Amino acid sequence: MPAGDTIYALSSGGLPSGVAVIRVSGPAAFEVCRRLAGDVPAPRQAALRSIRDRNGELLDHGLVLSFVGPHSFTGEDCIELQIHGGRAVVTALLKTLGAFSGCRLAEAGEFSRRAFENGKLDLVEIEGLADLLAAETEMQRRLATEQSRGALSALYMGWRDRLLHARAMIEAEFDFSEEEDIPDSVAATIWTDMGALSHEIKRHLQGYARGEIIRDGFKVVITGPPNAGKSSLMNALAGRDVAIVTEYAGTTRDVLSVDLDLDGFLVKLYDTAGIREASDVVEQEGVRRAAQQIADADLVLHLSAVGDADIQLPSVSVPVRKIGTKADLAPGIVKDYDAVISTQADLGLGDIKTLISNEIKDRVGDGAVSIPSRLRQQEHLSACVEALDEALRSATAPLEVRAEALRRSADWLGRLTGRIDTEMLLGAIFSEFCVGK
Ligand SMILES: Nc1nc2c(c(=O)[nH]1)N(C=O)[C@@H](CNc1ccc(C(=O)N[C@@H](CCC(=O)O)C(=O)O)cc1)CN2
Ligand SMILES: Nc1nc2c(ncn2[C@@H]2O[C@H](COP(=O)(O)OP(=O)(O)OP(=O)(O)O)[C@@H](O)[C@H]2O)c(=O)[nH]1
Ligand SMILES: [Mg+2]
Repeated sequence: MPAGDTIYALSSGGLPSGVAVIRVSGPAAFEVCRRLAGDVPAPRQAALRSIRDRNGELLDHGLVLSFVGPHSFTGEDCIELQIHGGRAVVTALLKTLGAFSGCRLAEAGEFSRRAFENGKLDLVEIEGLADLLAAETEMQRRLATEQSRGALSALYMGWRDRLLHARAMIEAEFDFSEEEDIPDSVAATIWTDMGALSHEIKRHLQGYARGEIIRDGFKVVITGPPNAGKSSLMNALAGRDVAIVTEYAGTTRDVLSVDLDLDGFLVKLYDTAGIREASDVVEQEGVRRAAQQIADADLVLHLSAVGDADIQLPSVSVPVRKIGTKADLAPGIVKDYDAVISTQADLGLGDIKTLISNEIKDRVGDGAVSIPSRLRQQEHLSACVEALDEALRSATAPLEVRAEALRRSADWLGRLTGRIDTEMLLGAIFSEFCVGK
């Protein structure tokens, strides 16, 4: 699709709505505005206009905004038409826009892509923006806001500057080495700083585990013998009937999942088949799937009815909490449970939420969100630090070799923010967006 096109889209989402925002970006945006609204209102000031189709027929009354490139979201001339959000109103306007030559509907993510191509946003900011649009919990919102506002980008560009500066100094050293006028102490200072940088990046990388939990959710798997009340707990926490509950042991066979918002954190809760030696092939498969879920859980809640004899905890490397269920049937029984509940009598559900929430906070902390949250970011940062450590380790190698490793290290940060050779990444990143963003 030619970049010279003027693109337009409904940017405000589902219809009908009170107001619909249609964005137009590109070289023809102002001409289109003049034809539709009679003039181009003063930049960045909302003006009420009659919006007419190409035959002068009134389409709607709406607010019109203009942004003069490069001072716009995309960096191009932009127009916003804020009209009534009825389906027919929007359809009529989109149809009118499509009839202008050089004007076409935007592809998914194309406004953001243009913002990137015009240097308004870098790739980490754009990933943050995609996450911001997808954010459903408060912590996801905070993480994404930080990224989309350039906090991480500034950090990465600062690191890149330090690497490039160090490399320049090293290269100066080998250029002048015959004259021996670069004192050893300068080189020593540089390698000390590079050592500190390596530590800084590694510490930052440790944040990825937290970023991943915030962005992708904290995975809690409910396990326990058949009939322990697993599905009942799942339903109680979800606040609706997600799973079938019966008095028959072996009711749940497939893994079921719901998303919860606990104190602003996304929790992915999984209900599984009760683990036992089953003869039924369907149940056997359910048990196998349960084991699979447990293997990549962040936390396991192991349920058994209070008063039940031995509790066989799954032997796994993830933390397991023992939950006694059906407390209404055997009041007063205390084993070393981490929590005791009754879904029937509405007991202890708050304790379960607190237990999960505390576990998350232990791992994530409450505050700092200047952390990487995507695998792409983690991988680029790892590659960056790997090259840096190579430069640090090879103390006896020729300086050219060490300078080259610093350059490679800096390049990984450049790729991370998209300042260099990124073409192949673009499709993957922008395809996540919806049309109109
Ligand atoms: N109506 C409306 N609301 C919106 C947006 C929009 O496009 N339209 N946004 C779309 O995502 C977000 C706001 N993001 C924006 C980012 C940059 C610019 C902009 O005009 N930037 C210029 C001028 C900056 C300035 O004056 O401070 C620039 O960067 O040069 C506008 C909106 C959320 N709200
Ligand atoms: N008295 C009492 N009964 C409960 C409680 N929670 C669940 N039950 C009952 O226990 C039975 C089994 O509940 P489920 O939630 O289906 O148990 P499950 O662990 O999912 O069972 P499977 O899917 O078969 O492994 C049902 O008859 C529930 O009504 C409780 O707190 N008190
Ligand atoms: Mg069940």
